[in-house]
Amino acid sequence: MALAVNNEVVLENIFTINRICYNVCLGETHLEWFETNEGIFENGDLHHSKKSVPIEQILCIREECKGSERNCFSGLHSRSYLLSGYHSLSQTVVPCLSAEIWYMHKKKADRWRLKRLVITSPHDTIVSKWLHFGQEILRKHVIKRPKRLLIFINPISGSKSGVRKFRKCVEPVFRMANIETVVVRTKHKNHCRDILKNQNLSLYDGICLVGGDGLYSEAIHGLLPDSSLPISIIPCGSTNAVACSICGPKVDAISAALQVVRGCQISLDVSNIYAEDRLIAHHTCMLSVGYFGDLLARAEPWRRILGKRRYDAAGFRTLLSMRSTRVRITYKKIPDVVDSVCHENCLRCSREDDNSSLEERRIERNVAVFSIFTISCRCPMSTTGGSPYSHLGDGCAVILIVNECSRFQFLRFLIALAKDSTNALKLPYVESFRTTDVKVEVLAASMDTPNWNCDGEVVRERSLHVKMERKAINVFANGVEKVEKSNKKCCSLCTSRADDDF
Ligand SMILES: Nc1ncnc2c1ncn2[C@@H]1O[C@H](COP(=O)(O)OP(=O)(O)OP(=O)(O)O)[C@@H](O)[C@H]1O
Repeated sequence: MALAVNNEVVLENIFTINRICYNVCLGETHLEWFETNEGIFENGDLHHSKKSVPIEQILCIREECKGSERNCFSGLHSRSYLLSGYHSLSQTVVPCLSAEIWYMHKKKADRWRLKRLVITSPHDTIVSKWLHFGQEILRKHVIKRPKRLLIFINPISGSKSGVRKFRKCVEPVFRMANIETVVVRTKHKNHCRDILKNQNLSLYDGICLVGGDGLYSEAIHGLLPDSSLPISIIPCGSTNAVACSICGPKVDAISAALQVVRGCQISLDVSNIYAEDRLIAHHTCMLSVGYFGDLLARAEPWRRILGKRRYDAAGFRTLLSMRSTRVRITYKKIPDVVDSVCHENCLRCSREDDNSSLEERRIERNVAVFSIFTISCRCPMSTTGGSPYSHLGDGCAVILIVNECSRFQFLRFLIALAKDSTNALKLPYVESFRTTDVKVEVLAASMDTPNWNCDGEVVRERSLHVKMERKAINVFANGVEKVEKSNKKCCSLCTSRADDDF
């Protein structure tokens, strides 16, 4: 049997799966199985079409939960006998044992699901051997999988479905993968941050957040400046920009939980915000003044009444009363073309660029939006994200400026942003560049102090200094998978392509 490369065989036996006879092989790296009475001869060898699962994608191997008596085939004693074809054998009911193997498989981009493989043998010794050695191999080879997680559930996130989603989709996955959990249901704002600041976290291998971007921001403020504990985000919030930016815009609770089980980690940049040389916050997604700042300030009081819809209502209202903001920006521009997208195994994020001797520049102008993006901020509403060319761990922020424009032009920008933000960046009144360090001073606005949208929290400051901190936080994720674009055209207003994915 030709196995996956380096897949040294540990166990190999004949089992029935759905009443069909299979050769099942557990190796050092993969579990493989193929139908014994199928295969084609090629160059004198018999080749089978095999199914294969990497070991790190197996959650558990355990005794089948149902009763131990089931339909089996009598007389299955030797491998050679089985290979000669079992179809002619009469079926009788004999006591036997089954083991179930739970593994994850990719349904489509960003979406992972659980599958169950039930392997049955009339010999309880074979099944017991598989249960024993299978669990041993999992223990030995799934070293990246966390053993103990501290879980925070925000019961008011998004449509308040955090607790239900956790019980239904996340808890069973962690239980199956033998991950111990300590669950905290947050009782008030900053509850998660305070626990992370004050608890001994050496007992845990990771933090799991069941909520949205606000809960993630709280966790960052609790963990930084010096924690390497990886975070997982189970998307249950209204926007879920962090979860969608690190796992893909279609990620759901079960897929995010399965990413934890896989144990892959990447590092994310965080930017530190200073007001008058005092560190006031870390930001992980978007810091924005102008339209998005005003929108947030208007939406927050409507949270209780409108829930997720508050952003639509506040967005429309803010568009009607739109105003421009005069800003002075001092920044260190990185001399590169802003056109590369961050995907799995990103080269830009693994490169060590020296940005220490960059020339300082200054601009002053009226803007409709001034935003600093640390990550792409993908979400189900904007699958390419507000900043499609932001990288997760390159140490740079992307600045997006929408210069003063008419309401119609701004609406066109918003539509393009939702459909495919790469087209929004091509509009003549939109500018974008990368930086590692930027100072922004709001010179005049109709309100006394401007509203900054800092990861969904309103910050009221006239001038801010933002410095990037490279790869400050580890997360359980693999990066966004690359998906081929379709060629379907959308409407002429947004001049975008009608893709779902980026
Ligand atoms: N028990 C609680 N009661 C009130 N507020 C809470 C509680 N737990 C957390 N919070 C706060 O709720 C805010 C919103 O949480 P979260 O980000 O999880 O949901 P969301 O705003 O619906 O999602 P998103 O940020 O993705 O739009 C956060 O600022 C967090 O600090």
